[in-house]
Formats: sequence, C-alpha cells, structure tokens
Amino acid sequence: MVVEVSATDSYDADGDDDEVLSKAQIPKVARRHRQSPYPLISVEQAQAKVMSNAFPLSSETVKTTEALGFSLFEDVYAKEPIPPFPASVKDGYAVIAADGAGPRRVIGLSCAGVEPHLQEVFSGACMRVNTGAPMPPGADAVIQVEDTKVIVESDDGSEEIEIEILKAPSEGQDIRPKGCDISMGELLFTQGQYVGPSEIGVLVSAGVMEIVVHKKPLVAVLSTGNELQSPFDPQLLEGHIYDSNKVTLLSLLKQHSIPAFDAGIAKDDPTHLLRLIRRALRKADILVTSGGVSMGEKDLLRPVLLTDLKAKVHFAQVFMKPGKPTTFATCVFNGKSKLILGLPGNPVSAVVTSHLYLLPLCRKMSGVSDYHSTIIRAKLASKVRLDPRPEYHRVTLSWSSADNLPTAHSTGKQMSSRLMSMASAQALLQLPPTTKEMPILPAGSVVEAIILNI
Ligand SMILES: Nc1nc2c(c(=O)[nH]1)N[C@H]1C(S)=C(S)[C@@H](COP(=O)(O)OP(=O)(O)OC[C@H]3O[C@@H](n4cnc5c(N)ncnc54)[C@H](O)[C@@H]3O)O[C@H]1N2
Ligand code: MOO
Repeated sequence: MVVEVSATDSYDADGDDDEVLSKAQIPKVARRHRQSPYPLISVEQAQAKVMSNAFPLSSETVKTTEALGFSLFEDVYAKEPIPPFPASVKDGYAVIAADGAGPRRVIGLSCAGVEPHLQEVFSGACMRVNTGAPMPPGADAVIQVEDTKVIVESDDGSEEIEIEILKAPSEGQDIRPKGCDISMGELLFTQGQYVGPSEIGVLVSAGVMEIVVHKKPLVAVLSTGNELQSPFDPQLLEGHIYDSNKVTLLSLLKQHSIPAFDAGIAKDDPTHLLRLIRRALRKADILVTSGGVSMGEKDLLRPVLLTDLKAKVHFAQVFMKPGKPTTFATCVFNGKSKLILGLPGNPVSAVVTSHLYLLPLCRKMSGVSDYHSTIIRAKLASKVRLDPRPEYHRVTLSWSSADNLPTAHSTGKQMSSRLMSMASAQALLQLPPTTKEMPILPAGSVVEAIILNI
C-alpha cells in the first residue's frame, strides 16, 4: 500500500517549463487501481497533517492603515494615551462640583478639536463644553445640558450669560480622564493577533502608525480537466463546462485577505499539468488544485506529484462527505518548501474542503494564533437522513429569542456537484455517519456547526 512517499529529494526546476516532459507512468485503464491504495483517514487526522506541515514565513513592516487581514509579528504598545487629554463625555458645562446646584456665570466655550482652554473655571462660573472637548483647568465635573436651564441670555439669544444647574454634580462626573481607555505604553495586542477593522482603529488612536506583521502565504489556484473552459470564453463548447472552481476559490481567498493568483487550467495530460504546476510553484507557497484526484484514468495529480516533483503524499482519502479524495502533499521545489492541496473537482467538495483545510492552513501560515474555525451548536429545523460518511451539511441559521440555540435550515439537495447548496450557507453542520440504530437525525437534534466566513 502506498501511504507516504518520501520527499527527501529537492526538485530542481531549472530549465524552461515549456520544454519539460512528465515521466509519470499513468497505468493503462484496465490496470489502474480498483481500490485506492491510500488509507481512509478522519478529518481530524487530515487537519493535523496539514497543520503540522504549515511553515512560518518571515515578517514585514506595513502601514497600520493598510494592515487589514495581517497578524502581528510582535507585541504592540500604545504610543499615546487614549484619550490624550481629560475629555467631556457630554454636551453641557464644565463646572466645579463643590459649587453644587444653582446659578453659574458662563465664561466661554471648549469645543472638540480646539487646544485645551487656558481660561480657568472658578467658583461660581462654568464653561460650555461639547462631547469630546478638552476639560478647561479648574473644572472637575460636567453637567449635561438637560440638567440646566438658561437664566440670562444675550439680546439676540446667541450667547448664554447665566445658567442654573438643576442637579448637584459629583466630582469627576461625565469626564473621561486622560488615558482612561488606554494608558501610555500599555500593551495593546500580543503577537499573533489578527488585525481587523477595530484593531486598526485602536492602533491608530494610540499613535501606532506602522506595525510588524507576518508575511502571508501566496496561493496558486489551478483547475484541471479537459472539460473546462475559461469564464471569458464567449461560447460553451459541447461536452464542456465553465471552470467555476478557480474563480470561487480565488474569491474565497480574497474574502479572507489571502493573496492568490490564477495558475490556469491544466489539460488531462501529465506534461501539461506538470508545466502549470512548475510555473505556479516558482512563485507560490501553497498550490491548490481542483479535480483529478479520484479513481479515473484521467486523475493525474498524484502520479505527477510523486514522480515528477518527488513530492510526499501525506493523505489522499478522507472519511468525509463531500471531499473524500482530498489529497495533501509536500515537496521541496528550487530549495523551498511547498504545500499542495489537491481538492476534489466537484464544486461543493472544493469549497467545503477549502474551509476545512485551506483557510486554517493560510491563517496559521499568516501567523494568526487562533486559526481554527468557529464552532457553535445549532438545532435542526427538520430531520436529516445520515450518510455513510460524516457529512458537512450546508445550512442557514436563524435565531428566535424563545430558543436557547440557533436553528439550522438545510440549503436543500446536498449533492457535491450542486454549488447552490453552498451559495447562501452560513454554516456547515458536522453530521455523524449513519448507523443501524440511527439512520436519521430527528428535527430538534443538536449538532455542532462550523461558522462560515468569520
Ligand atoms: N470510482 C470512484 N469514482 C469517484 C469516487 C470514488 O471514490 N470512486 N469519488 C467521487 C468523489 S467523492 C468525488 S468528490 C469526485 C472527485 O473527483 P476528482 O477530484 O477526480 O474530480 P474530477 O473527476 O476532475 O471532477 C469531478 C466533477 O467536478 C467537475 N469539475 C472539475 N473541475 C471543475 C471546475 N474547475 N469547475 C467546475 N466543475 C469542475 C467535473 O467536471 C466533474 O463533474 O470523484 C467521484 N468519483
Ligand atoms: O466526496 Mo465527494 O466530494 O462526495 O463528492
């Protein structure tokens, strides 16, 4: 049984890709394997093999404003306190709390965006303040405008001369002291933190305008199969289909801020496949292919990887639906480690396995410490018939405040060719394989669900 083929040799890609010929021996159709020579492993085992082969990449410095989707290479500390000055929380009046309730003379205005007022608030006086404005010296409380009334105004009503405070303020009321959100030098985020929109906001507000991040892996996406036509071809030829996997996978990677490029469509010809793989591996850290990994005589990926690229195939059969023939290999190409995920060609299989293997792998290689997908529990809206393989059933989720768990609604027929089942999906239910005792899960059953797109 072929289980793992050693990759001690490095593949040297010198020479023109257009000249190279595959040496892969493709078995004659009558002599092909009738059973896969690879053991059927669990999803957990497959994930562990993929993750243990993720290799760290180097770091780079980026502008914080352009850091969305990166993860921090090192801990980051605040360069400024937030707020940088004691600030009013309300539109109202800066006062001295000890003066209590009663009349006050209005001596001026401190509004957001001006330098802290030099004029001091003294006993019996107050200063108008806006939300976010610096507190004037002398004042130790803010009284909101709702708790005051005007006693004397200027003739034209454009100035308040005297007001009455209706409720006695307490010291510190409605003031954000300097550094109360974040103090100067405080640890903001530790290394491995994913940089999302709010992290960028925190960093910029604390004066951190550049950060050191992990480089992201570059992914090449390759489709395989003679039946495939580019979406840019004006007319679909007989017996052909549009290559939807490549654009779906490229879009998925884009959605997750992972850099990726189109590596083309390989014909069912080992030499053409090898040429496109070589071209892709010259640049990419990870090569993702779809199709050509099952039991057909045109399933050429593994022979080419093993023979021509001296790759080590870690697994090629996973006990899951969809995604059974998912293949994972590693090789050394031009002296550099490369990871190859051979996803099944069926469109749903390619997307589901991307969520289970490709995205966590990319997150881990991008340095994200929490690279696992989020899993919740959900209740089935209706019964489901279980499959002999553990199934990743596509669902939408709804929430009613009367329930303690979200409800999962199937997206309909779950054939791995029907991408519509994935189109509106918000989660993948992790259904157990069928047993004699339990062929069906009844409505209301609670199952675990992988949340998509977060
Ligand atoms: N004898 C067996 N046959 C099959 C088995 C098996 O265990 N024994 N497994 C089945 C399962 S499960 C899957 S999944 C598929 C996977 O096959 P391949 O990965 O080899 O994919 P292909 O045969 O190349 O294509 C399958 C299907 O997907 C369409 N396809 C392929 N690429 C694209 C693309 N880029 N865009 C859109 N659609 C694509 C292709 O035309 C086929 O219809 O194998 C089963 N067979
Ligand atoms: O495992 Mo295949 O991916 O069912 O269609």
